[in-house]
Parts: sequence; structure tokens; C-alpha cells
Amino acid sequence: MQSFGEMQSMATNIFSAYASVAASMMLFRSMANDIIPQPVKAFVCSVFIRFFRHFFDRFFKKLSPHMTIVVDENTGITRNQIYDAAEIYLRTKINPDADRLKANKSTKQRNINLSMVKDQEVVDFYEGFEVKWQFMLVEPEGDRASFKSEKRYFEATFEKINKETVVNEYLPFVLAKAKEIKEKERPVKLYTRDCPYHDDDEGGNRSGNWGCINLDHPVTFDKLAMDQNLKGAIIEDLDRFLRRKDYYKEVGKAWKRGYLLYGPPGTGKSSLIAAMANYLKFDVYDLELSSLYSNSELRRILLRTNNKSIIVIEDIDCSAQTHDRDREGDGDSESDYMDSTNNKFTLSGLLNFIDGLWSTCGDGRIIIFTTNHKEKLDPALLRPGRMDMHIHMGYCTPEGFDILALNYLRINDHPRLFPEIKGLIREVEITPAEIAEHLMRNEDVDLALEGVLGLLKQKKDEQGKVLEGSDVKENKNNGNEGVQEDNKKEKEKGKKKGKFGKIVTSLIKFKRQSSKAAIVKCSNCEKIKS
Ligand SMILES: Nc1ncnc2c1ncn2[C@@H]1O[C@H](COP(=O)(O)OP(=O)(O)OP(=O)(O)O)[C@@H](O)[C@H]1O
Repeated sequence: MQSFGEMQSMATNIFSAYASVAASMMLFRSMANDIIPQPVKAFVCSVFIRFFRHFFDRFFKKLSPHMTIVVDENTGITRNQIYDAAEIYLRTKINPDADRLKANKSTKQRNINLSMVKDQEVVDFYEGFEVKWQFMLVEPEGDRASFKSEKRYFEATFEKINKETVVNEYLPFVLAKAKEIKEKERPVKLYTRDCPYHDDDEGGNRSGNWGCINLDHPVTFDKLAMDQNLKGAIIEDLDRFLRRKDYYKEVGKAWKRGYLLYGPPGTGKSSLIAAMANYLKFDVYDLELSSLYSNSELRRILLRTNNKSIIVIEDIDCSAQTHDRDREGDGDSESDYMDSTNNKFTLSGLLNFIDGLWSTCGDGRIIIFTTNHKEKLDPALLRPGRMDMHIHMGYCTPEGFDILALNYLRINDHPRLFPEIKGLIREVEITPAEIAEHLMRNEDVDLALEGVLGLLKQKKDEQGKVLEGSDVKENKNNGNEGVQEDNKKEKEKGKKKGKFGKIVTSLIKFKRQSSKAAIVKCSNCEKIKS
């Protein structure tokens, strides 16, 4: 056992040793402070801190059941498709109660998009597991910060056991969903050969012969004044067409559909095409047959159309090439019009393309012919299987008038004037276009309706005189019979270009006068764009 004196001297030794170590440390520290420059000290410290952080991270992450996938905005110099897709897809998953969001809209976009702000989290569920997305933004630091762009990326965190599902199923699902959303938001385009330029053509048609503008046509099926059953049948047909993409492939048929729209001018054929385009979100190609010189040109032009599009050939009866059959051959059979050299444009060239060549290229095409005179059309065009649906657009009916009154005057009824107007509509032939025009003439409901009434009375007088001594046709909407009065034919003479073409022309004019205010006439409204 140690004596008290020995213990005392040991403590003294320990204290003196501690004092000398402390003194040396202080001396060393003050020397280091004087000798080692500040940046070197900062560097040594940061190395230590990084080393320990890395060590701890690795240790604790080994125990974590989660993993994180980083989705950078760019991969090298190109954009990362997954980043773009995640940005679009996650917009639909943002918590509606979020306190802070970003609002974006480019000149090309129609709507304002809300997106995530820095560090914001969005939780998504896929196949029963959770994927937590976080938007990260790193601002550049240092002297040259203003020359560098910020770094943006997403972090997707989920349980490690779901790694395979996330990579092989979830991320492809996000890509597909984003594509779908983009398709829906994309404005429908109107392509025409008259248009000299493209409005944001992402479809890759830049090298083709088509120019395009946005089809800002507000018409939808519910705004169309036409037989409700027919309208329902068209929508059903379009839905079936969209649904059966794989079916067409299975039975070895091209995924295409043909419609023939016929009826007097002003009954809504062009409006129906615009409604179909808006419903399907298909672009429209307005093909002017009179501008074509050969079958090969036609083929080249049609091959440069995008998938999922509507090709419109208006007023097919007015096209000299398609009804002047004598020039093409001498008989009735289609083969008579074959032009083996492909040096001129022929009806058979068009029909062959619709039937055959087209099948080998492209997907999701709708071809629409319009005519005011179905009876004038070449029987080859009407052959079963060529045009899948023949749609008659007739004169206005009382039910059609209800839709027009709701569209233009926002009224469902008018006890004083509706019964008289509807009674006259049953008696006279009047187009929805004529009624629409009169409904738009006055903001005052009574005055607008009285205008329509006056027009109907005037029409009744005129038609009464023309039909003097002859029976009034019982069913004016029955097929094309109602179109055949001579006075109407006269009126339609010289009308070579449909309203659809006129809309194209006015839209192009508007684009050219971008600095001035231009008035663009739409289907059912006068829109002032500036
Ligand atoms: N059925 C309808 N429903 C609603 N509006 C219509 C209808 N028919 C015509 N209109 C109105 O009349 C205008 C002209 O109609 P539209 O150009 O669609 O007729 P169309 O049958 O194609 O005529 P055309 O044979 O002269 O090209 C449209 O912009 C629309 O405002």
C-alpha cells in the first residue's frame, strides 16, 4: 500500500505532466496559428469533417431499408427524359394544400402549370408501396456563380426491396403518364400547304411541305346543332376507333377510318371536323387537291403527315381532277383511271393510296371527305369499305335551334318567340350557319330572336314562291334530296373553298400581322386577338 507522501508526489507528477502537455499544445497552437495559413487550416478541417461524415453516413445507411435514386435534369449535354417526365407527372401529385408552389407558362403553352419548389416533397403510391419525391435545387456558389446555372434534380426515395419494380416498372410508368399528359395539353395543330411556317412543330414535320398553326377552334360536340342520335353514333365510332388500335393490328388492317360528310353549305361539316379533332386531340391536315399535280406528289405529301391525324379533303366534288373522269379513262372501272407513270394526279391515285400504300405507313389516320353534293361523287369513292361512315349534315331542326340558342344567347327557352321560331324551322330550309349569324347580330336576346324570326318569315316567302305549285318536301333532312333545288345550286356555284380553308387563311393572316391587332373569325364567335 502506498503512503500518503508517495501518493502526493504522484499527483504532483501527473499535474506537472498535464501542465507541460497543455503548455506545449498552446505553444503548438499559437505557432500553428502564426505559421499555417488560414486556407490550409480550413482545408484540413474540411477533410476531417468530410471523412467523419462519410464514415457515419456509410455506417448508418447500411442499416437503412431505404434507397434514393437521383434524377438529374441533364445527362451530359442532353436533357434527361426521366427528369422532364417526372416534372410533368408530379404536377398531378402535388398536395392541393401545399403552401408554396411555382407557376410556369411559356408562350407555347395554353395553361398555367404549377410545379414543385425547392426541397418540396411529393408522395406517390405505386403497386402498394410509397415513392417519396423531392425536388432539389442547388444554387452555384463562388465568384463565378453568375456564369453557372443552378443544378436541378429530383430524388426518388423508396424501400430497397422495391428497387427492381421502381426501375423496370415505375419509372417507365412515369414516362408513359407524362407523355399522356403532354398529349392532352398539346394544342391541336392545323397543317396546310398554304401556311409558310410552323408554330412549335414538335411532330418533326419541319422538312415536309406542310406549314402549321394552332387550331384555335373552340367547337366541341356539345356545341354542334345536329341530330343527337347521329352525334352519339359519331362519338361512339370515334371511341371505338381509338380503343381498337391493337385489334386493327391483330387482324392485319391499317389503323385508319374514313368519313364522308355531306350536306348543304353552312350545316356544320367543317365545324364537325374541328369538333372531332378537338375530341381526339388529332392534328388536322387540310389537303387542297387542286394544288396537286401528280400521284407521286400526293403520295409524298400524305407520307409526310404525322400519326394520329385527320386528313381533310374538302369539297371533293369541286375538285376537277376527281370528277372529270373522262380525262382519266374511258370506262367505269376504277382501273381505267390508273396512271401507271404517276405523272398526273388521278382519283385512282388517291383511292389506291387510301386502300393500299397507306396501310404500310403510319398509324391512327382519319380521312374525311366533305361535299355539298353527294350525288355528284364518283361511285368509286362511295364503294363500301372506303368511307366507313357517311354522315349527313342537314338543315336546322327545332332541337338544333335549342343548341344554337344556348350557345349564342345562353338561354334555354323564350315563351313568346321560341314556339313561333321552332314552328317556322319545321317548315323552311335554313342552315345552322344562317341562324347562328343572326343570333350573333344582337346582344339583346329579344332583338336577336326577332332577327331570326324575320329571317325565317322571309325564307318562307321566298321558298313558297320557288315551290309554287309543287309539293313541299316532307322530310327535308332525308339524305341529299333537299339539296337539289336549282336556286340553292346557283347559290353554291363558285364556292370552291370550304369554311375550313377560310379559317386557315384568316389564321395565317393573323400570324402575319403579329404586331397589329387582328380579328379572327372563329366558328361561333368573333374573337379579338392582340
Ligand atoms: N351544325 C352546326 N352547329 C353549330 N354551329 C354551326 C353548325 N353549322 C354551322 N354552324 C355555324 O356556321 C358556321 C359555318 O359552318 P361550317 O363552316 O361548319 O359549315 P359547312 O357545312 O362546313 O359549310 P361549307 O360547306 O360552306 O364549308 C360555323 O362556324 C358555325 O358557327
